[in-house]
Amino acid sequence: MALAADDESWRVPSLVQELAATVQEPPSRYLIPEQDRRHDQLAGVEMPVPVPTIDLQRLLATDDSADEEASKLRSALLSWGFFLVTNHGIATSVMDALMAASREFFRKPLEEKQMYSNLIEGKQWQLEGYGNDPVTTQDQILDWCDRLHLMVEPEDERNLDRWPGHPETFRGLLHEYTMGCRRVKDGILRAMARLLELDDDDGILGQFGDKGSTHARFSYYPACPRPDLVLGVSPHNDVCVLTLLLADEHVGGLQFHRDGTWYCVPPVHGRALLVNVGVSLEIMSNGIFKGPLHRVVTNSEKERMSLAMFYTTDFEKEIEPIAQLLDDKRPARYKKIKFKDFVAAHHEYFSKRERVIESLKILI
Ligand SMILES: O=C(O)CCC(=O)C(=O)O
Ligand SMILES: [Fe+2]
Repeated sequence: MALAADDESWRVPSLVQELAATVQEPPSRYLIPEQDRRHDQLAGVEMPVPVPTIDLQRLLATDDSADEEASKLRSALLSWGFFLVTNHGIATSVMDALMAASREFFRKPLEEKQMYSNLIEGKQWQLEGYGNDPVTTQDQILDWCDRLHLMVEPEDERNLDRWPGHPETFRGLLHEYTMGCRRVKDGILRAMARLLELDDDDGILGQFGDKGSTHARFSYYPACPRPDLVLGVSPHNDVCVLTLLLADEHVGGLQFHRDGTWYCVPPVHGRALLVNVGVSLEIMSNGIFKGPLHRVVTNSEKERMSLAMFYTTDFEKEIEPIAQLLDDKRPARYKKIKFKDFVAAHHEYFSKRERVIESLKILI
């Protein structure tokens, strides 16, 4: 049935968790495009090598072990654009408890979760809160996941009214985890600045501007009856500088794209963090580091949870290649763009299954 011209209900799909509990078959809005429905298209293949693993303590050491670890980091960045970080200093007990608390939140009755909704008056989408990703066009293919998105830094700008009050441990745990992740992110970005041979170890951190922010995104993927036709998250690059992902210990699903093939990341054990480059850093590094394309597939039997921490620059800041990396022989390969425009464009392009970074490339 055709929608009346002023009917905007398509912008507010139901929560996937509710849908999963009630339908036998996913509605057509969730099915991948016709041309992608070849047999086993979403299965992905096993990685030919284990995910590169960096020991953060060694990377930040003051002896030779740091050089060895830095060269592993370089090769991980130049090949895959993602890697695991162990020995990161964040207590496993905090990570376990935070994941358990967020699982408990997603299991609460809908009315309770809706108190933290990301819709203003049930209609207008905003970044923070509980709900779905924005739907910008009627024919956008929807993803099989619900989110809880919270800005965790700057600390004095938190919107605590969006932070679940139950379980009661949630807020404290998220705060503690945020502090731990900040140290990990700082360490990694300093090591990356050294790899780029920037004079200053803070050469990347200095790009965040006055008000860089950190966004925590909890994703909940219910079991899906058609993992062959439905994606948990459609292919995308992260728009931020760096992502630290706490992935499900038991259920895989994350895949990265490389040279035309989708590779599966196995479930991550031992609470290692999965780190990937975002496209802001791709631009800053003038394309030396690439923000890898990735997606999440669904599972017919098991639900899955993850927590991504996105490190982004000040929304008013322009993202551009770092001046020190440019000279006559190495001209800028990307146009500059204000970060807030970059984010807006990212959502537009994502809904069309395109990538904004392509539009910023300068053809040399
Ligand atoms: O759930 C995951 O493993 C990854 C989620 C993701 O890529 C994202 O939220 O940007
Ligand atoms: Fe992502």
